[in-house]
Amino acid sequence: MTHANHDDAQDFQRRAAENQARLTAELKPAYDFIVCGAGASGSVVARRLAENEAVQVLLIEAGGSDEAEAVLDPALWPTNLGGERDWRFTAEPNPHLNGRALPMSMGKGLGGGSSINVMVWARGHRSDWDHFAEEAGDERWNYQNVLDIYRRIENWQGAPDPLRRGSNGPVWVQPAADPSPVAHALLDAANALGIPSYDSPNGRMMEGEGGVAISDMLVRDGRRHSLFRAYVHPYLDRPNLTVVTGTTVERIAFEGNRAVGVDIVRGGQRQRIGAVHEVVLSMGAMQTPKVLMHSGIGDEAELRRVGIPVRQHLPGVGANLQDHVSFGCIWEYAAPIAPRNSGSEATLYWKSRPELTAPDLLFCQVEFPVPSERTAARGVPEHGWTMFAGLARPHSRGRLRLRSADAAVPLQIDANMMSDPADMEAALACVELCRDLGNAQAFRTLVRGEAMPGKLSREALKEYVRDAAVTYWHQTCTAKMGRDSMSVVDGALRVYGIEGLRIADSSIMPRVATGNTQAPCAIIGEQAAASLRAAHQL
Ligand SMILES: Cc1cc2nc3c(=O)[nH]c(=O)nc-3n(C[C@H](O)[C@H](O)[C@H](O)COP(=O)(O)OP(=O)(O)OC[C@H]3O[C@@H](n4cnc5c(N)ncnc54)[C@H](O)[C@@H]3O)c2cc1C
Repeated sequence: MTHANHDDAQDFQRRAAENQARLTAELKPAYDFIVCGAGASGSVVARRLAENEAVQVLLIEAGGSDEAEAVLDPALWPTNLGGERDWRFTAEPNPHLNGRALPMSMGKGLGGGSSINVMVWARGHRSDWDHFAEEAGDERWNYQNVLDIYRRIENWQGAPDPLRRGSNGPVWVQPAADPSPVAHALLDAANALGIPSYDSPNGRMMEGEGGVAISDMLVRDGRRHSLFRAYVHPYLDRPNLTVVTGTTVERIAFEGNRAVGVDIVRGGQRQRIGAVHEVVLSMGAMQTPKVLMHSGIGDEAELRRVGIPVRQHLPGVGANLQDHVSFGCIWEYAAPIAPRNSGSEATLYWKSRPELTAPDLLFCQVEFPVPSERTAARGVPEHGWTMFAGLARPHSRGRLRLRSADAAVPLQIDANMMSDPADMEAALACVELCRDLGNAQAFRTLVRGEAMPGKLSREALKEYVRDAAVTYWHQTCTAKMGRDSMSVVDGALRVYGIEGLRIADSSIMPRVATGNTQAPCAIIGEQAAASLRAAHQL
C-alpha cells in the first residue's frame, strides 16, 4: 500500500467511524428495511439495498466489530473458536457418534461466519443450483443464472476464464498465494490416482465429477476479505446505512400477518424498531429459525409445547438441518512445515462410488493437526498435516427445537450426524481415499508417516469415523426454499403466509451446497436483494 493510499484508508476509517457513531447514537423509530444479522448473506443484502441513496437501511448485529487481528490476520482464524466471536453452540449427545456432543461454532460479529472462517471461496456444484431452481420452481436459481451473478460479484485474480469468472465485482477472490509444498503434493497425489487437477476449484471443476486444485481464498493484501469487508465496509460512511452492533433481535413485530419491525435488546434495554417496507432475517441457520419460532412461526405442536401462540404454522422451521461432517486423517511431517495463508490451500472433491455423476466427498487440506477431542487421545504428532475429509452430500438430517418461550434460552440442537447408514458407507470410502492420497509417493519426502487412522478393519474404521466426526461448520437448510409443505420460503425468499418478511441466509438452502458455504450465502444475499429491489421498485 502506498503512503497516499494509506492516508486515504485512514481518512475513510475516521469518517466511517464518525458517521456510524452519529447514526447509532439513537436509532430512529423506523427504517425502510431492517436486515437482521451482518454475516455472509446479511452483509450483501444491506449493501445492495443501501446502494439506493433514497432508502434507509438498518443492519443489526448481535456481536461486535471486526477490527481485530484475530479476524484480519488469515493465520489466526482458529483463535476465534470458543471465544467471543463464536456463538459456541453445542449439539445434543449423538448416539451415532459414540454419544459425543459436538461443538458447533458459528461466527458472531460483523461478517458473521465470514469473519472467523477459513476464507475458502467455493461456489457450489452446477447440480446444486439446478436443484435449488427445481425445488423453488424458479429459474432465477439455476446454474446459468447463478454463474452470471458470480461473474458480476467477483474480482477474480487468477487465470482468466471469461466464461465463468468476472473481475469488476466487490469480492476479491485469489488463488492461495505461494502455497505450501504439501498443497502441491496433494495435487500430485490426486493426479497419480486419476483425479484431475484444475487452475481453480470454481470453474469447470464444479461442473463435472470433481477434481483437485489450489483453493480460492477471500484474502486481499494478506488480510481477510470477509463478505462484510467486501460489501458493507466501503459503505460505512453513507448516511443511509446504519450498522448497529451489540444488538440482539429477539422477535419480529407484527400487525396481523404483516411484519412491521423487530424487537431488539440493546445495552440491556428492549426496544421496538419499525420497518416501513420489509424485515430480512439473515441470522444464520441456527438463529433465524429461533427468532421465527419465538415470533410464532413454526410447527404448531412444537410452539404449543413451549407455550408460544401460533401466528403461522410452518413445520419446516428448524427441520432439515444439514451440515458437512468431517473426519480428520493426520500425517506427521518429516520436518516441521509452517502453515501458509489460512493454513488450508488445497481442495479436492471426489466421488464415494464410481457411478455418481457429481462429487459427494469434500476434502480441504489443513496444514496442522486437527484431531477431534476423542481422536486426540490416540496421540497427535506435534507437527503434521490433516486431510479434513468430509461428506459433501450427507443423507442425515437434524432438527432444532426451542427449550423455552424465553428468547434468552439457547436452542436444543439435534445435529443427528451419521444417523443415516448411507453416510457411514460414504464415510468409509472417504477415509480410504484419504489414506490412498496421504500415503502416496508425492508425500514421501515431506512426511514421516500416517498418524491416524492407519490400516484398520472395517469395524475399527467405523469406530474411528464415529470418534473423529466433527462439523465442517456448514450448518444450513433449517428454513428451506421450496414448494412442499416443509418449505418455509418461496423462490423470492418470502416467508409463506407472512407479508413483509424474507429470509436471506444459509437456512434457505434446500440441500447443503456441495462445497464450503459462504459463496452460496453471497448468492443468496444477492438473490434476496434483487427480489426486494424489484418488489419495491428501488
Ligand atoms: C470456523 C468456521 C470455518 C468456516 N470455514 C469456511 C470456509 O473456509 N469457507 C466457506 O465458504 N465457509 C466456511 N464456513 C461457513 C460460512 O462461514 C457460513 O456458512 C456462512 O458464514 C453462513 O452465512 P449466513 O449469512 O447464513 O450466517 P452467518 O455468516 O453466521 O451470519 C449470521 C449473523 O447474524 C448474527 N446474529 C445471529 N443471531 C442474531 C440475533 N438474534 N440478533 C442479531 N444478530 C444475530 C450473527 O452474530 C452473525 O453475524 C466456516 C464457518 C465457521 C464457523
